[in-house]
Amino acid sequence: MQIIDKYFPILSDTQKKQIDDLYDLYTDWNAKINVISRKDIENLYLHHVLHSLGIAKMLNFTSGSTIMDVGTGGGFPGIPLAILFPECKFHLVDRIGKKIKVATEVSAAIGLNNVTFRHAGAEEEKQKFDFVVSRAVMPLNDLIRIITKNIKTDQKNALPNGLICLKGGELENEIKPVKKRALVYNLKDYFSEDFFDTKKAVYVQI
Ligand SMILES: C[S@@+](CC[C@H](N)C(=O)[O-])C[C@H]1O[C@@H](n2cnc3c(N)ncnc32)[C@H](O)[C@@H]1O
Repeated sequence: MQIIDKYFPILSDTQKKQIDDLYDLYTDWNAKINVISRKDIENLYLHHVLHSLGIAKMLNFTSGSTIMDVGTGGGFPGIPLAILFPECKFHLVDRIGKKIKVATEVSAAIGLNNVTFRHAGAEEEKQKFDFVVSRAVMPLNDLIRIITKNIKTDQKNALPNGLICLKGGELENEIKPVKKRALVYNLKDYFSEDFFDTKKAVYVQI
């Protein structure tokens, strides 16, 4: 939790408690339904919560923004972002029902009221949003193909509506076939821990 405070020092008491509570909730749920590698639960805040919040360092979503998290699994990056942006609405989608169950239960336990859930493939989702976010789900071009239908045309944020993905490692081959405007941000520019050495956030204007 201290690591979150280091980079997001102005959280309310409610937000701090919500983030604090994640550890016990994910430890419990992860023992029943695997949403995070079991060995990695000790690194929940650094590898999962802070990593998810890397998206917020790229774009501070305007109040009232709507955001879909595609392939959210147990709720990453959607749940940390929903805690950070209580004035925005998040829609978390995953095609595996038991993973969406973990995200739903964790969200209810910390009292989030700005999140909805759907057990489905993102291909089936028809609603429109300002942004789509995603971590570790599918190659960039496949994601763009699936979510272009879900992006609203009216704009309210500092970046034009689009997709923001958290990615690791070598990205050149994934970005090359992308025909749209894409920007790559090194999370290391925001977070000094070694874990972020190779971590990137990719924005694609849709
Ligand atoms: C490696 S997990 C990542 C989960 C989460 N984003 C995270 O970073 O912890 C990939 C997830 O994407 C989901 N997924 C893959 N393709 C999908 C699709 N077309 N629609 C919805 N979910 C999908 C899988 O069910 C799985 O839960």
